[in-house]
Amino acid sequence: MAPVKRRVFNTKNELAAGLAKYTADLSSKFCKERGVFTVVLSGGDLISWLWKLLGPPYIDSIEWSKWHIFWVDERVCGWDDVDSNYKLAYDGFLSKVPIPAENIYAIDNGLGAEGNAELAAERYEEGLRQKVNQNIIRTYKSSGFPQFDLQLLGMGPDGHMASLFPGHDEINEKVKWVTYITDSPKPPPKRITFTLPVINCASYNVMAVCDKEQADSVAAAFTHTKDVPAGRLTADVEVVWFLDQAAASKLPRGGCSIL
Ligand SMILES: O=C(O)[C@H](O)[C@@H](O)[C@H](O)[C@H](O)COP(=O)(O)O
Repeated sequence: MAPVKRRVFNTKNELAAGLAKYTADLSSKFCKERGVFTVVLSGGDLISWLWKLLGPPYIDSIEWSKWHIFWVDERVCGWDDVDSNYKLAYDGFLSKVPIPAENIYAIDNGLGAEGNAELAAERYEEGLRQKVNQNIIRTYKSSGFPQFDLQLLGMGPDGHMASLFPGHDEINEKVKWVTYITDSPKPPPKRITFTLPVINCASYNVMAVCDKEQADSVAAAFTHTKDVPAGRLTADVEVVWFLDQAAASKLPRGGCSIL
């Protein structure tokens, strides 16, 4: 079982600095070892915490051309919709770094705009399989599941991660790589999402959470005291929770490494 670590920061700026260094170090490791770096983004506040990567020293030192970008979950809508996680990431991050457009794997725009969640999930999974066949994405040991290098995740106040919500059955999916939901408690209702086995096969999983609204679920995730999907997060190499003081305020002391 991969170690689950937590890092607690005094401010969001310090958290953003920690996140940038962690990401840049892994970028350098994977670009050197594999010649590519597969990065999975989520929606929510995460994108706003990536801003330190957009300035020195990272903007000029990261090998952006080797990055390949995927989404752990996406709202079923067109790319220009205000709800789109692709649009959020494009406006706040991807449009400001030189990642080749062909290395960015968004939901199918037409199926998204049509609201076809089932087919959009199938199409996204097909796309992942193509990238496995092209050796862009590795597979995890003998399981055949895709193994991403780094996933950058967020958690909602109810403890959901990706679009795996407490009390919803999608979290029990064991075969598909990508599934869908049409009654998400967090709007909008239609989403596609990586399944738990795919999320947990990643080499490195980062869970970035700020603010006191999330504090109860952060504590529950670490103590497994209630149905919190994020409490089931693991990884191949390590999971690191990046927390601000407010989000960490209800954590029991000890039991986990604090870096
Ligand atoms: O599409 C989404 O809604 C996100 O991918 C979602 O899973 C998000 O990561 C969490 O809800 C945390 O969101 P916040 O950071 O905004 O709390």
